[in-house]
Amino acid sequence: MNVTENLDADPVPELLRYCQERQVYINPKICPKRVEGRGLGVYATGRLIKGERLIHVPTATLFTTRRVPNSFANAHARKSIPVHALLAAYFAFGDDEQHRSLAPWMATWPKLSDFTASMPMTWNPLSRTGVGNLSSQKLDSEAPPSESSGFSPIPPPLIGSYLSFNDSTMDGCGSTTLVSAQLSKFRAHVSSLKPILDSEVYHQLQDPYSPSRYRFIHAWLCVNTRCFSYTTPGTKRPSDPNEAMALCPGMDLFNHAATPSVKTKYDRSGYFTVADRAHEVGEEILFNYGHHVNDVLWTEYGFLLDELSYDAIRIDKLVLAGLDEKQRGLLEHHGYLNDYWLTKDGVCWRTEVVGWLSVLSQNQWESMLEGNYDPEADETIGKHQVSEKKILKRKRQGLVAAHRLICASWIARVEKDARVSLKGLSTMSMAEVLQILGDSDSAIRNQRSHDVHDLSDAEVQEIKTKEARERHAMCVKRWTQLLELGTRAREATETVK
Ligand SMILES: C[S@@+](CC[C@H](N)C(=O)[O-])C[C@H]1O[C@@H](n2cnc3c(N)ncnc32)[C@H](O)[C@@H]1O
Repeated sequence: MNVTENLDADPVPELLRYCQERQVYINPKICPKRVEGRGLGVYATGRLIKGERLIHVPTATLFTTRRVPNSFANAHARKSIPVHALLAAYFAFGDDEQHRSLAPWMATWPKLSDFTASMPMTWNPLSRTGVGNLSSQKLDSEAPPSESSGFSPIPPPLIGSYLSFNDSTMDGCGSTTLVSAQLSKFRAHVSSLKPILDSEVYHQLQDPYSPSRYRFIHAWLCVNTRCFSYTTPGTKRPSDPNEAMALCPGMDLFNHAATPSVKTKYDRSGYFTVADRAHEVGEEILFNYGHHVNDVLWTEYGFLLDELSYDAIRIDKLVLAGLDEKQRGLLEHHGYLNDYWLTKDGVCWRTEVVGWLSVLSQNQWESMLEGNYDPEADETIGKHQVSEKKILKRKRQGLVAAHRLICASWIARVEKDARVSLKGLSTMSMAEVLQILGDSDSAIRNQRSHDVHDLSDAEVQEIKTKEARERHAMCVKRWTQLLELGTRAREATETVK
């Protein structure tokens, strides 16, 4: 992917020329612009009205696997290689001559260093484990020992059990968590490429720190963060949505917001976007990549939204930790096992159901699920049964309070973990930040071997330090959000009383 020769040049004019030559319509009142912390984005340069067409990418300009030449992957190989893997392999290892025509478009893509700074799947594996004794030496002496025994740089929903890092039940990189699922997919994609890659290149891809592996990671993440859902009109939609994918030059410059300002569609003529509301001059025009919570945005796209209104965290293992086999079996039987979420408004209904399981009898709990019993509502009791009514009321209040305490304990755990981790992160020395969040010197040289040769030792140290600091800042940002989420959830739950 030798398209980044002149890294500092503004790639936008060349991209616009590239799009124009390929009949991409771009509304003259919009233009891509680079903004710190967001890369390129698309902004209104004139007032836009609702319904105005902003961009149209003709079908012939979309980049699908049909554009990958047979000389790179024959029909037989294509059948077994996932679309994502094939596109990435072509961008990474395809013929440079063929790539030359794509260069103005590819020059607008992020650099590998943009990904390695922000995407946990590329980070030192140490960052995905809890930091134990290391931090206990650094934390304030006033902190109680149980609070200072360790912390997790990357929050648990991304990397493993929700349970705290120092719990014996922590499952490290469990298979169902976001980063480990992404790494499994990546490894499967690498394996799928054996039939089409030169054996030497394929061999190099097995080495996590080889230049070829980094070249492929770069292309793979470009595809991951820039692809659109697409099925050729008139053909059957594949059962796996990941197989219905196209890249849309020009349209891949829009950034994401939880509440987008455009609508995007495709038909036989291609992919197009219209304004879903008016935009003033200078306003950023925003897509929605899907209803993703921040942990998914971080894992898949390398950024975090500031606004927590649409955020939530998955707390399955935290919620299930205190339950025995029988209780888990009951949850499974009734369709309530897993998928527990915490938002700024408190725990979700599924999580509350688990809380009731520990408080009610099995009969009461099952009646509640059937809608025949509401543990929080008044019982209907005859006029003359006053004392019985009082007893029941007290009992009911006890149950409700016990249930609140259970739900509150899960929220408190998130708050506590966030406090401990933020404290741990804030007291790491630079040497520790480099050890846990930094890459090795050789990894840094190999990451850049396609763009820059002969980095001096000082340059390597500078890059390593900058990158480790950026990673550290992302961890701090996410843990700060989790602390706020936990605090707001607790406050919301307390006011319901
Ligand atoms: C489809 S690209 C959008 C264009 C991209 N900004 C660029 O420079 O090429 C998706 C990437 O844009 C960035 N991005 C999108 N929305 C963002 C946002 N709201 N805040 C920060 N970065 C964002 C992330 O790096 C993401 O992986």
